[in-house]
Formats: sequence, structure tokens, C-alpha cells
Amino acid sequence: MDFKTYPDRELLMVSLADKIASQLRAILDREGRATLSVPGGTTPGPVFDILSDIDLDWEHVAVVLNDERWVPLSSPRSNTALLSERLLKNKAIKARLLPLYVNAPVPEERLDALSENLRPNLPISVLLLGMGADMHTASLFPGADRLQEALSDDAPELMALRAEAAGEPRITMTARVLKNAMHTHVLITGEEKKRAIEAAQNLPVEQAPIKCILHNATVHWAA
Ligand SMILES: O=C(O)[C@H](O)[C@@H](O)[C@H](O)[C@H](O)COP(=O)(O)O
Repeated sequence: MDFKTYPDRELLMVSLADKIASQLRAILDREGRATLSVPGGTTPGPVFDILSDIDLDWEHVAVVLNDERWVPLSSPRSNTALLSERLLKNKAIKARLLPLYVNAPVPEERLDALSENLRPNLPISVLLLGMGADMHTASLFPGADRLQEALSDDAPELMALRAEAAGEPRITMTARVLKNAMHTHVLITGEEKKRAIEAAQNLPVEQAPIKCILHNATVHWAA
């Protein structure tokens, strides 16, 4: 993996937003459209704020989460709500959101429809991932009920997974989709996650699911 250390979090967020924008711009120039996939959680908000103000042909950018917690949009845990508040505003308001959540009791009921909608927008042009200290990425949690299947090369694009650490049921992109992205960035902060990503390199992927994308990822870290 390519590991980049920044002097502080602010510089990290600005540089990463700039890198993502320039990669999107190059793909838009070449292909006329691009797909950006981003994580939810507590870390990426500042990157979203900065990115949303950058001049880009946002009209031709599809934005999709890596994964979603199966909770209504009104929940403070909704990643979709986070996206609406922090990324799909300012200039980026013109981007097209590919939903990973629709109102239904369980994700299994909507998987087919959500996958069909996602498929024509693959491969992901620029993939931004987060990571938990337990080395999960997207909702590929160690110990998740269907992790093995979600890591396999013939997995469907999206799967529903359940894991104790996840809380609510999750919908997630599978390893196959993540591995096919054209550019991959991992955003982590703090010493605990630095130690975790270093440890992940020497563990089996079932124990450290982030490992499935590390070989061609750039990891962006600040204390
Ligand atoms: O919905 C989610 O939980 C995410 O998409 C998840 O994969 C996230 O990126 C990590 O859990 C890190 O989350 P933090 O940034 O909150 O530590």
C-alpha cells in the first residue's frame, strides 16, 4: 500500500479532496461521466464539505455510498443523510445520488432493485473508503454472517450483511466491486487505526477485510 502521512487533519482533508477532484476531472474529460463512491461514518465529513465546493462537471458524476446502515433517513446513523448534508450541496448538488437505501424493513427486499440501478455505473471511478479499528471497510466486518461470500470473486455487486459490531443490518458493496475501482483511497485518522492498518497487512482477509483492497490503495493518514 502507498501510505501518506499528513502534518494535520486539515491538510489531509484538503489534499485528499483535491486529489479526488482531479481524478474525477480526468475521468470526466476522457469518458464524459464518472462514479464516485464514498464511506459514511464520522471521519469523511470535512472532505465532503471541501469537495462540494470544487468546480467539476458534477452533473455527470454519480455518487454512491460504499455501504449503508439499514435505518430510515431520519436516523442520526443514516449515511445517506450525511451525504445529503455534507456532500450533495453547493456545486456538488448537481451530482446524481445512487441510493443504497429505500424504505423497507430489511435490505434483502430491495437488493435486486438497488443493484440493478448501480450496475450501469460500475466500475467505480474513484473509491474513497473508511476503516474501523477492527479492520472492517464498507460493511465487510470480521465475523459478519456472510463475509466469506462477500469477499469472493463471484459475489454479486451488493449484499446484505449482519455483524454484532455493525449494530443494524447493513447493505454493502462486495469486495469484487471495491477491487475493480479505478482509483482507491483509504481515509483514516488517529494512532489506533494506523496500527490496525499496519497489522492488517499480515493477517488473513477474513480477519482484516480492508486487506482486500490494500494492494492498490493509497492510505491517507493524520494523527
Ligand atoms: O457506515 C459505516 O460505518 C461506514 O461506511 C464504515 O465502513 C466506516 O467507514 C468505518 O466504520 C469507519 O467509521 P468512522 O469514520 O466513524 O470511524
